[in-house]
Amino acid sequence: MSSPYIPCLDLGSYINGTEEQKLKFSNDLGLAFTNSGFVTITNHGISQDLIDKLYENIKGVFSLPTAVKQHYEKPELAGQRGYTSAGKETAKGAKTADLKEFWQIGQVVSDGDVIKSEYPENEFLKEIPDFNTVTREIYVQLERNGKYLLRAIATYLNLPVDYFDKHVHNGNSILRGIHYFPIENPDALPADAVRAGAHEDINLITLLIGASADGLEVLTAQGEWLPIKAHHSDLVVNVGDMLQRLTNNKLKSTTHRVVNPPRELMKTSRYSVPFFLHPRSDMDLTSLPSCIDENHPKLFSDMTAGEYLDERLREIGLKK
Ligand SMILES: O=C(O)CCC(=O)C(=O)O
Ligand SMILES: [Fe+2]
Repeated sequence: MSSPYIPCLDLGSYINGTEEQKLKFSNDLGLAFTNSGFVTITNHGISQDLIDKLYENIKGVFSLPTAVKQHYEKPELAGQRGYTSAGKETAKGAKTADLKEFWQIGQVVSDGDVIKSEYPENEFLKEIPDFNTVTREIYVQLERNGKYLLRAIATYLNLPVDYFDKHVHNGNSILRGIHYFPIENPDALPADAVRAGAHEDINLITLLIGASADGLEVLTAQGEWLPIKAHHSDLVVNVGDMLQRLTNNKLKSTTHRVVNPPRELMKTSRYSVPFFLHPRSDMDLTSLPSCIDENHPKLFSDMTAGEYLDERLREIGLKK
């Protein structure tokens, strides 16, 4: 579903389009990122078959016995690889942890790049071998889509089209499979317990795949919560704090949340799979000079992506 606030854009018109179509896509994406910070993306080239396999596998992981899942939970990895159980992640500023468990998959470096030593190995889920290959394939395909979107955004920002390429090559991106578990006894929940508390994403951009289930809402500039309705196979893409910082708030990292279902659906699960596109840790997030002027004074201190990520993981309780 397309609205002027959260438009649906055709990525095929950028990847295979004429110069004119590419420019139109860049402009439409830039305007949406300036207004709501959100778009939906169609024609992303990821097959429905692969998306279906992804969800089958994600469901499989979370139905494993608790003891098996906990074997893959490594506190020293701060939730960045493998399993994270319920009660560990709390939205910045919130008191009660989110009602979710998740599994994270990180970058695989295979071209000899020395950055490999910065990244922990992925946890190999031996109970479901397919899970490892399917999520890796999804990781690669979402990363490819993300790179095109950043090229389009570079053009919108009057930067060289390949501005982000070197920063995101072998970047610290994360694929996160989330299970919002059934709420068996809603009356026993703390009043402020939600599936995902209001938050902004940390990274450059987020690509959410198969986000058709209800629950995701975005906070509009007018202070209203707007449900996001994406067509089953479309991606939901939003700006994260790193891109907002780089552009001195020109592109908006908009607050969003996942609400609890209505009472009659409390005992059902919700699954989702966001891909948090991160740059390499040494990317300088100092706001671009072109985004700073008399009417837009510099808002943020200068930091690298690595320093910023570390600060944020502490704020949400994943890093001690
Ligand atoms: O589950 C969703 O639809 C969104 C999840 C989300 O916003 C996040 O994990 O940052
Ligand atoms: Fe988010």
